[in-house]
Amino acid sequence: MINLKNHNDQRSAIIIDTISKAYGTNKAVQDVSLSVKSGELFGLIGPDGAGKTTLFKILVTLLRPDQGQATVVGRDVVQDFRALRSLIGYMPGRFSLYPDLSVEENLTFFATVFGTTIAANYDLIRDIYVQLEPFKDRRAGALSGGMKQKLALCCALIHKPGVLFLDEPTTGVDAVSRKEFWEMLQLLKKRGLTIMVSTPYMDEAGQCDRIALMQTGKILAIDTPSEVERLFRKPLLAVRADDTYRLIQDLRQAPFTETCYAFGEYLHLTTHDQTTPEDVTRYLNQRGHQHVVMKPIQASIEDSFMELMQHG
Ligand SMILES: Nc1ncnc2c1ncn2[C@@H]1O[C@H](COP(=O)(O)OP(=O)(O)OP(=O)(O)O)[C@@H](O)[C@H]1O
Repeated sequence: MINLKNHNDQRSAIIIDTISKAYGTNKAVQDVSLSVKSGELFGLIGPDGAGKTTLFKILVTLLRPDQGQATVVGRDVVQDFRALRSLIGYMPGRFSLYPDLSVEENLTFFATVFGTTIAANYDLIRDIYVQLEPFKDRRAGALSGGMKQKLALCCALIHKPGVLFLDEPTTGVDAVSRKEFWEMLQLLKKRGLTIMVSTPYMDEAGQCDRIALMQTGKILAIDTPSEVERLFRKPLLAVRADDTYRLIQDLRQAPFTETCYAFGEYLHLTTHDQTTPEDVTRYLNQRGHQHVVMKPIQASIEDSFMELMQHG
């Protein structure tokens, strides 16, 4: 548990201490504690309904926690909510722009709300805004998904916040725009911003300095992406054959199988200690599987996540 009084670390931009929030009987966030260092790119990784949005709303002062405390840049999210709002940037998961206003009008609007101008803070958004400038007169509602996301990021940055909260910024965005978005985040990190970003995509977790894996309101692990991968300690096999459906059924019924999950075109398999790859091959040959490919692999963050979800 993080005790705020003993955790007065200047280098922590975000400190969350045993925060809980329920909607009726639904415990959306349960006893979450973590801290994010100044200048860190921190990822909150978890499936739909894990509680990511609820935690973000608490941190950006839109929702009061039932229990616990949290500070962002040293300000309490409940007591100091007014002061805090101008120190942070927030890009909500759902569309946060005014669809009938143009690109430029949206940006001007957000700048005005914070008592500033586009010109005053242009240097921070320049790299992103140059890509939008050719469309500055277009209605925001008529932009592509990737462009909307860039505009929303500019709007969240226009008042030069020290900490940026991005709730699932890449959900529903094409692969190229997702890649470009993460490049933009790396640039912003280089400029010293602290960034907390949530995503359901495990492949994006590797871009973060540290990640927290979250499920049903609880944090399962907090560490660097490579340390989270190392939490998975068992040998792992990737297996493929012509008939994937029958392969998964047969492997899940096999006496040697511990876990078997589909990961793209391969199944990821862990077995009981005494089992060799030859035992698996023999078993699959006996069941008539064709073109079996099997190879030992390194566990990914997703493998660790599945393992933690099962065994805690
Ligand atoms: N306003 C609300 N009223 C009731 N239940 C809610 C409300 N908002 C969220 N929940 C529930 O709280 C849990 C956590 O939801 P939350 O939106 O925080 O998760 P999430 O990880 O952001 O997932 P998603 O990507 O689906 O938003 C879910 O079970 C959700 O159904």
